[in-house]
Amino acid sequence: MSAQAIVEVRNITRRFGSKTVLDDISFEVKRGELLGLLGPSGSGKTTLIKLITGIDKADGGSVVMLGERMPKLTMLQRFGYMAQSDALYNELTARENLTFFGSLFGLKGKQLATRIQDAMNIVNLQDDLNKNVSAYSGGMKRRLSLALALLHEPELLILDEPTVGIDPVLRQSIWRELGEMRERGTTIILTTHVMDEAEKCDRLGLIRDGKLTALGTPAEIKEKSGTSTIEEAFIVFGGGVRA
Ligand SMILES: Nc1ncnc2c1ncn2[C@@H]1O[C@H](COP(=O)(O)OP(=O)(O)OP(=O)(O)O)[C@@H](O)[C@H]1O
Repeated sequence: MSAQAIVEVRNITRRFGSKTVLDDISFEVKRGELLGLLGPSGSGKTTLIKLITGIDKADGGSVVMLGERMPKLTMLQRFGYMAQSDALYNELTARENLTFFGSLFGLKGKQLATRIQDAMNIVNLQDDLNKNVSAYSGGMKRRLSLALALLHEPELLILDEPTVGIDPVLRQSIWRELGEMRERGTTIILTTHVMDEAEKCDRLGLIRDGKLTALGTPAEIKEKSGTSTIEEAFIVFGGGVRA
């Protein structure tokens, strides 16, 4: 692994039955980098994210995160993960959810209280801390899930479609915050379907039918495809319309 690599994905293959969902995927993510994974629905992005986090195990190849071969339970404290479906306790308040997950990350007392405030400010839910999650809208639940992923200020953030169902104004402020975290050295891997978000990534990985069809900066990808927008490049590299 090169000195700066935070995540190293090597020849990853994943099959479900006779279907090969990820086919020999390799790439590295460097410290402080924001890597976007882009691909049509069903192309394998979530499967890849799950393999990186160690939630799922590959049939071939390896993932090394922060120098450790995944999956490894103790790594859970080292990264923040926001899944595509929200893993929240609906019958608890947002504060209770944050307190529970915070304690799993080893946060307590004043530090935990400060982190809860900070994370909820970022997602603009500071006035809804004491509401039951069952009373949250879909977008609010996405935002709370993001707050949970940020809570312990991890050095690596892995976000599966973090801005789905979030309105444009808040989406912009979340992206501003992601940018600031990256400036502070946080490494971010995320999936997106939104082209203007793809443009904001340092590098993009384009996935089609389980294969990494292109990897590079947005400018490099546009140049290689001979197009002027990521949307057009996405189609050149075998993108499709979202189902
Ligand atoms: N546990 C599973 N068992 C069987 N097939 C699966 C399983 N998980 C994923 N798949 C299949 O793997 C393929 C890739 O799914 P995945 O969720 O990774 O796609 P995606 O790119 O994240 O899609 P989307 O953008 O719609 O979230 C799909 O064909 C899906 O049906």
